[in-house]
Amino acid sequence: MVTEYNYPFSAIVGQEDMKTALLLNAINPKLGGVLIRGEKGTAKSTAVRALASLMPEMKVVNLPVGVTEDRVVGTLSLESAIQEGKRRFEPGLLAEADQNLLYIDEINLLDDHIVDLLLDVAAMGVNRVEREGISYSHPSRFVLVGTMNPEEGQLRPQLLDRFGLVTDVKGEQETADRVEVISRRLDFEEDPEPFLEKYRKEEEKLTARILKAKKLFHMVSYSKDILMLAAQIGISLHVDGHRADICMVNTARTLAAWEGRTEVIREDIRRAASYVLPHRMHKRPFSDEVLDWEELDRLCSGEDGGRHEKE
Ligand SMILES: Nc1ncnc2c1ncn2[C@@H]1O[C@H](COP(=O)(O)OP(=O)(O)OP(=O)(O)O)[C@@H](O)[C@H]1O
Repeated sequence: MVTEYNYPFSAIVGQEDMKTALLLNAINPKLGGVLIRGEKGTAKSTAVRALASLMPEMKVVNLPVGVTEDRVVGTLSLESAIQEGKRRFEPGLLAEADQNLLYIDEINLLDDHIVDLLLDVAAMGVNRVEREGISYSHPSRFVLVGTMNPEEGQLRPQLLDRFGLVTDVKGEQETADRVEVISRRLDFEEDPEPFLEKYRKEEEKLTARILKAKKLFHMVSYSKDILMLAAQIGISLHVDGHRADICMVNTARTLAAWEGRTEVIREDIRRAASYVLPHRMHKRPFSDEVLDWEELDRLCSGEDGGRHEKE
């Protein structure tokens, strides 16, 4: 049997935003997944596989483009319901994905209807299959990771809004960093075992930190001031609806747990906003969604002086 080795998470050079977005979802799968947008060959799938290796008993379930709805949700057999008075359920990928990582490469090429369905299940944590008056449901709690190259087509805004976090990746532009990417990868391919051994301690530390943050998350509190900050950001940056505000606070709580704190601070909200807002900005005609970073920084630094509260 050929052993398959996974490149270690801690050996990925740079790409800190992508790594953090993935870690936050591993700590708190209820954040609603992460959409990684960017060019080819930037360690997206490497990071996804590496994240699963960090988590005890987690595996990557791949959802291929062109998959049918039945294969995703599973099938309910009516014949046995009638003949034997029983329902028979053939599990699909959503059953396999429970407690695992559901990975969809090129999610923008997937049928909209399937994406919609996946985001529903991701938010509910339950897959419910109904057929002619009979139904079956099972838990389906997974970390949803979609990747896409925006040059090959966009996701509909309605679907984008339901993705918890977004992160944009680009290839490294410093020579030294690119050299590091090449040399680490070649070392890994040449002889994986010593390479994995070199990173073993760092990987163990990461796993322990994720597990600790998972427990700590439930103890993280937030003040009224933090809720007001999230609301002010939503108003000032013209964010559609309230989903982003809620996700911003939840992401900030997860960040606080990741940093080992039990209270959300304004900086957590600023960092959370950088993942939660870019894909939810109100789109103006003929322009791409843009996040007003200056305004975000100003609000988070408190320079606003509570202007919105007084208005
Ligand atoms: N920052 C990085 N650190 C370490 N290795 C990297 C980095 N960026 C790219 N690589 C290496 O480049 C190769 C391509 O990475 P990977 O297959 O993860 O890309 P991808 O972003 O999933 O691309 P695609 O969109 O084409 O599937 C791998 O061998 C990976 O190890």
